[in-house]
Amino acid sequence: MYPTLKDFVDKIFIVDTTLRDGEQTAGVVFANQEKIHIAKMLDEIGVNQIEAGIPAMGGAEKEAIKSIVNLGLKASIMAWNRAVIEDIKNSIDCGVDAVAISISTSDIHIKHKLKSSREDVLDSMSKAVEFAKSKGLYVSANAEDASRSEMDFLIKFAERARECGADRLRFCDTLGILDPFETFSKIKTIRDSVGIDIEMHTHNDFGMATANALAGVRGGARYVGVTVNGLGERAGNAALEEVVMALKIIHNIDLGFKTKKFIEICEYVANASSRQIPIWKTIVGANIFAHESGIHADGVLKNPTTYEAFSPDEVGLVRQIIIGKHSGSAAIKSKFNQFGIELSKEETKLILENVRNMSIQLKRPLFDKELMYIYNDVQKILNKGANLAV
Ligand SMILES: CC(=O)SCCNC(=O)CCNC(=O)[C@H](O)C(C)(C)COP(=O)(O)OP(=O)(O)OC[C@H]1O[C@@H](n2cnc3c(N)ncnc32)[C@H](O)[C@@H]1OP(=O)(O)O
Ligand SMILES: O=C(O)CCC(=O)C(=O)O
Repeated sequence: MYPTLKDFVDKIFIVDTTLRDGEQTAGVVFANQEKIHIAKMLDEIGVNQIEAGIPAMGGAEKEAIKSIVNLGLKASIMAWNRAVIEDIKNSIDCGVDAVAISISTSDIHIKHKLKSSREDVLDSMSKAVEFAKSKGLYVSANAEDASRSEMDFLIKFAERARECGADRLRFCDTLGILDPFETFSKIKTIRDSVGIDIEMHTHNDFGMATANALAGVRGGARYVGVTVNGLGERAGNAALEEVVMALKIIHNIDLGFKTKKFIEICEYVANASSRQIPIWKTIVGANIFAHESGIHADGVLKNPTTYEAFSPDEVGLVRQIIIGKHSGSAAIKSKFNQFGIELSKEETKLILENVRNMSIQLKRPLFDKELMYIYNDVQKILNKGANLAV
């Protein structure tokens, strides 16, 4: 039998970076109180590590990270740093237990952004990792733009990081340019060569952030970086709710998250970031459990598993049967049943015709009130017919 994802992993840790990469979404700013509230919610639902921000920014950012540390949450609190000792000192000031130490490993970044050399990159990373380890911190050595880095150099970087005491390597698909096959192969190569723990940090530029994160897990990564609602630079990161639910539902790997609270945290972050959840958003969009098409509604009314991958209450949502242009008679009957009205076959047929016409005219589904107007009209037509017959 083909092996399942479960065969590849013993434990998966979720690292949430809503407060760092999520807030790097162009134009997004969380108030400090919002950061604190988000951290509490992330901890409550089961996130293992919270990347709380960038202490090198100073001021309010540092204050927020200190306040999050002082909450005494179960989750590890990580701060993001460049491979710069001064940045790490700022993180130590905040009292975090873990640091992400980042430096680019691709030649494009090394040449054009850092204006440096591969040797300098290894040197800066080694010094920064050794410094952080000497202060008793958990360390993730982050390879920025790892996906565009030459594999031999990336392996060298991972080996050096491990020698300096790094606890894991963060593999960043900074521009979201990988597909799941490439991701799997790269992560497997690094794992097989170096054996260091790996965190996937994936971006959604081609809509593959979650798929790539899971492909990385299949390749041997045990840490997955995510953000609530998939916030993050440009097209965003792998979404927390997608990764956790995909593991649970598709791969039968239950991380024990309080998924019923997903809608609460997703709505909170949507409001705090002023980035509303699109109704078609995976997992938590309002339309994920809304059924209008007659065949779907009929199936769901008979048994929800016909058209739902999981039950809406698993993520705090509710099922809706929408009455509109594409409805069929089963949905109409069920709807009126909720109003306490048992429709005859003839009534159902006439109501459905009217629903279709009205919905086409209005270019939208119908409200309950409008359905009752149609019902009353249909009664009049049917009664007239009966009177004529007498
Ligand atoms: C892919 C990512 O998401 S990486 C995280 C990106 N996040 C952010 O940038 C948000 C927070 N950033 C900031 O507040 C600021 O950029 C700071 C505090 C980090 C640095 O600010 P400044 O000192 O004013 O520098 P500025 O932002 O203009 O430029 C970045 C500098 O860091 C260097 N740098 C960039 N990445 C790294 C790194 N990983 N390690 C070491 N140096 C780095 C750049 O080469 C540049 O150096 P230069 O001034 O010698 O050319
Ligand atoms: O270096 C990191 O930790 C991650 C930086 C980042 O967000 C990215 O490369 O996409």
